[in-house]
Amino acid sequence: MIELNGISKSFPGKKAVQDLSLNVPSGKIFGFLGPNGAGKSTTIKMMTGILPIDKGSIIMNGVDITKEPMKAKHLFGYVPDRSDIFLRLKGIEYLNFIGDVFQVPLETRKEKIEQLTKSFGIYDALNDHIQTYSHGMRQKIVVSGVLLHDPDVWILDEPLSGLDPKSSYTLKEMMREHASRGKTVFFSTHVLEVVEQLCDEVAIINNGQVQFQGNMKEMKQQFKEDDNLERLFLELTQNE
Ligand SMILES: Nc1ncnc2c1ncn2[C@@H]1O[C@H](COP(=O)(O)OP(=O)(O)OP(=O)(O)O)[C@@H](O)[C@H]1O
Repeated sequence: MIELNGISKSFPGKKAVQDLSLNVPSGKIFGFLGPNGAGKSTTIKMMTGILPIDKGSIIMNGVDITKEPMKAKHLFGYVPDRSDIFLRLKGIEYLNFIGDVFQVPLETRKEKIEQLTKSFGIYDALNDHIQTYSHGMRQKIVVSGVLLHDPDVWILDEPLSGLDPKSSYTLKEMMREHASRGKTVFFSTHVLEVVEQLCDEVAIINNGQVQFQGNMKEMKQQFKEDDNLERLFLELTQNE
């Protein structure tokens, strides 16, 4: 479970996130929906400790991420929107590095790496450098790294963009499975259709502020009743 309590972040000349509060329950897939530039990545970067929070607090499974950053970092796994990391490592070296950092026992590690990378179709590329991987393959190796250490909380920034349909299906199934075990799955997207397919709960963000939080049925009802949300709905569906 994640609580965002009135968080704000400004860049010179730009208020990217303004007094944003959210309650992300465990056991559900939570979609964070908003058009380009709405403030999704900035919020996620604050949740993961990449950007300091200007104001407010974030509590993850009871841990304040600013006060106890190391403890919080053991709780979550993060898939960034651009998976251009550790390009000089081979896929297998990256996964072993993650396994070492999060102390995944050697006996289970080998088996898990094989199972995960086979399900994403990148097993045969594990001995190649990440530099030679396509965007989708880079995304898959980062997702495999997150799943390898099996954190309680998953935070994924636009996780499905760049994935082929089969891998996209596999990842969605994994997200469902994780939530059904009572864990937390939080992901961002600017595609309304993805939210409709996948989410139990959704928050809509625009101009750095939450416009709506509720379940899918409530969201559809609100779109009909609220002119501002209806305009946003049109903007979001144009992205599909
Ligand atoms: N480092 C930065 N310096 C200045 N402005 C920034 C910085 N990062 C983000 N912004 C601005 O803050 C606003 C929110 O950006 P953010 O990347 O959080 O949006 P987003 O919802 O993730 O968009 P997208 O779907 O395009 O990734 C945008 O106006 C963006 O230009």
